Amino acid sequence: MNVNSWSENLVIEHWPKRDPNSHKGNHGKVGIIAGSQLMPGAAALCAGAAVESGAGLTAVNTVRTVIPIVAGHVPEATFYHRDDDLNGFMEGKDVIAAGPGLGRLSDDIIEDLITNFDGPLVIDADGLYELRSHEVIIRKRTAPLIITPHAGEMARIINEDIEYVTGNRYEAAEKLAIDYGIYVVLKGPETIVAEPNGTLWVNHTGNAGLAKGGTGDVLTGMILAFIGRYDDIQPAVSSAVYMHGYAADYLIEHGEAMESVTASKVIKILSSSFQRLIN
Ligand SMILES: NC(=O)C1=CN([C@@H]2O[C@H](COP(=O)(O)OP(=O)(O)OC[C@H]3O[C@@H](n4cnc5c(N)ncnc54)[C@H](OP(=O)(O)O)[C@@H]3O)[C@@H](O)[C@H]2O)[C@@H](O)CC1
Ligand SMILES: Nc1ncnc2c1ncn2[C@@H]1O[C@H](COP(=O)(O)OP(=O)(O)O)[C@@H](O)[C@H]1O
Repeated sequence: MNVNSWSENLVIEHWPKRDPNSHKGNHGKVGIIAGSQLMPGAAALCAGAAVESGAGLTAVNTVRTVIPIVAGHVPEATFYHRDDDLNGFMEGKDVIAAGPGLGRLSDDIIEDLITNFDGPLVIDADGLYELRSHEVIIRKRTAPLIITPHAGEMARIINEDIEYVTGNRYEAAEKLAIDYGIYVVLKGPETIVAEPNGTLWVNHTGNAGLAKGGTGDVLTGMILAFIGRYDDIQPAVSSAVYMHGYAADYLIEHGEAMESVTASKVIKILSSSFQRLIN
C-alpha cells in the first residue's frame, strides 16, 4: 500500500500565488448545492468557508426560504433557487459541491450532476446517501469526482458496518477510490485522501474540537474553493484538509477550549492561519 503524509512543506510548495493582475474570474467560479429548510446552517458554513478560502465567485443553490439566511451570513455569495433548472446553475461553474444539509430526498440532483456536470464535482453528506446506486454512472464519468464521507457515510457506500471502516480505513479508502475511479476523502482523526490510482495521502493536523456538527460542511467549502484555485485535484484536496485541521489547532493555540471549537470559529481563523503558514 502506497501511503504518504501531506506535510506543511507540501502545502507551502503547492500554494497558488494570487497574481496581482488577476480578477475574480481567475480564482474559481464555484457552485454549492446545499441547505434545506431545517438545515440552513450547512449551506451558510459551506459558502462562508469557500469565500474565506479564496474562491473568486461563490454561487449557492438552495431552497427559497434559506436564501435570506445564507445571504445574511455570506453577502459575497450569489443565489439560485433550488426549483429552477439545474443546467442553468451548472453553466459556467469551474467546480461544484453538493450535499451539505441537502436532505435525503434530493438524489435526482446528485444523479443529474454526476451525469451532466463536466467539471470537478465534490459530493458530501446527504449527497452520499444513495451514492452506491450510482456506481454505473460514476464509472462512466470522465471529469473528477471527489467524495468526502465520514466513517458512517463510508460504511453505507461500501455496504459494510462502521466498525469495519474504522478498523480498515486505508484499505477501505484505497479500494473504493480504485473501484469507482474517484478521489475519496475519508474523514476523521488523520483524514485520508485516496487518489483514483490508489495512492494514499494521510493528514496529521486537527483535533477533537472538530468533532462537532458543521465542521464537515466547512471542509467541503474549503475543498471546493481550493479545487477552484489549484491546477491539480489531489494537492488542492490534501491542502484544504491540512488547513482545516491547522485552523482548528490554531484555535487551541489561541486559548480556545476544545469544547468550544465551532465550525464558525474555524472559518473566522482561516485568514490568520493562511497568513501564518503561507504569506
Ligand atoms: N447546522 C447544520 O445545518 C448542520 C447540518 N448537518 C447536515 O446534517 C446532515 C446529516 O449529516 P450527519 O453526518 O449528521 O448524518 P448522520 O445521520 O448523523 O450520520 C450517519 C451515520 O454515521 C454515523 N457517524 C457520523 N459521523 C461518524 C464518524 N465520524 N465516525 C463513525 N460514525 C459516524 C452516525 O453515527 P451516530 O452519530 O449515530 O453515532 C450515523 O449512524 C448532513 O446533510 C449534514 O450536512 C450537519 O453537518 C450538522 C450541522
Ligand atoms: N477527533 C477528531 N480529530 C480530528 N479531526 C476530527 C475529529 N473528529 C472530527 N474531525 C473532523 O471534523 C470534520 C467532521 O465532519 P463531519 O463528520 O462530516 O461533520 P458534519 O457533517 O457535522 O459537518 C471532518 O473534517 C473530520 O475529519
